[in-house]
Amino acid sequence: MSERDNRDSPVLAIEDVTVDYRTPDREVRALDGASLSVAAGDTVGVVGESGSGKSTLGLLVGRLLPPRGQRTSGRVVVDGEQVLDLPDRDIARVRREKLGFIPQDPVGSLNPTLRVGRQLRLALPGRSASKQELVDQLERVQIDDPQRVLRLYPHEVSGGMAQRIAIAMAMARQPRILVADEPTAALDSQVREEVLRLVFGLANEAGTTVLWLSHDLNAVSRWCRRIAVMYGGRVVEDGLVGDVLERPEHRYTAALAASDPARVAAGERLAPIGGSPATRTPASVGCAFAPRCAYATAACGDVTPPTVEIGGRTVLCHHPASSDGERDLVGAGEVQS
Ligand SMILES: Nc1ncnc2c1ncn2[C@@H]1O[C@H](COP(=O)(O)OP(=O)(O)OP(=O)(O)O)[C@@H](O)[C@H]1O
Repeated sequence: MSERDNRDSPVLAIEDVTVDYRTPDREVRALDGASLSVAAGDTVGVVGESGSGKSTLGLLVGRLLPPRGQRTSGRVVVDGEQVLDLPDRDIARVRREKLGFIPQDPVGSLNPTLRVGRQLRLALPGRSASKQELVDQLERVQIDDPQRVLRLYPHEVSGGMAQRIAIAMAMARQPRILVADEPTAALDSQVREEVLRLVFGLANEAGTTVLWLSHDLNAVSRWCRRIAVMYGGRVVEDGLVGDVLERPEHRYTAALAASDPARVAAGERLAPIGGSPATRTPASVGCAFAPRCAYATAACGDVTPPTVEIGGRTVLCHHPASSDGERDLVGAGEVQS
């Protein structure tokens, strides 16, 4: 499927969404005109430093923002339904029938008072699954001795096993879209690899679209077809993972790739990103990365970069890499400088 098709028939469309978190002492603009369009069955890694808005974006897909988080503009369309404007009854149905979530903290996401078998049964359609169906679900996520595990309480299972149970629950109804929020961060490298193989394997079998929110560029480059790089509450670059990481257009993408130990060749110097990640407020203007960007000009601090299309990807930057003569500009739209 071409990138053009992607935008024409998305199963998920996040369109120019703004979300503010209001606390008594401050107001944070967590999403600042974020847009992302994802085709059915695609796998998209959403990356960016802490605070860039990844979790907020993932929560928004299921309209699961905490009470202090308010969307002030934009829309989110899941499989043809505008989730931010649906009545409560319908959003519950969309979550149940179309969405699956794998949380950051699998143990914390399980109900401590219910045995694993009971929780799994509640996650399945009809809620009257047979014991054998429950066993099958645990075998699909490669849990040994599933009969025994069904009788356990969450505090009796390890972190790795809780993660597999959470995956089984999220995939039980073969959702249209799976949102996984950094589900492997707390796992050691071998278990992490097993979990990645499991999630992407199950999603592929079910035709489920994956939104993989992550700090792990290496995992994203191996398991996702596309990458969406977030900074300051916006998707600043979005395209095929190999293209974006090998030939970044946005200066932030380039900095992120150069600061990732797994992507720097042996003997090459790691280049940490100078300065601190941006925290936006409703009063913020211009490009959020400008204060840390070696290429920034006065316009960058004042004017929000327009979305330009460069070689099949979208980029929000006044001075993308291909505009400085390093490479030819392929299919670019208007690039301001
Ligand atoms: N419940 C909340 N209350 C107040 N501010 C919040 C809340 N959740 C997130 N924020 C703020 O919104 C911004 C975006 O946070 P978000 O968690 O979406 O980013 P993230 O990229 O997922 O970060 P991480 O990788 O650390 O999970 C940050 O400035 C964060 O401090």
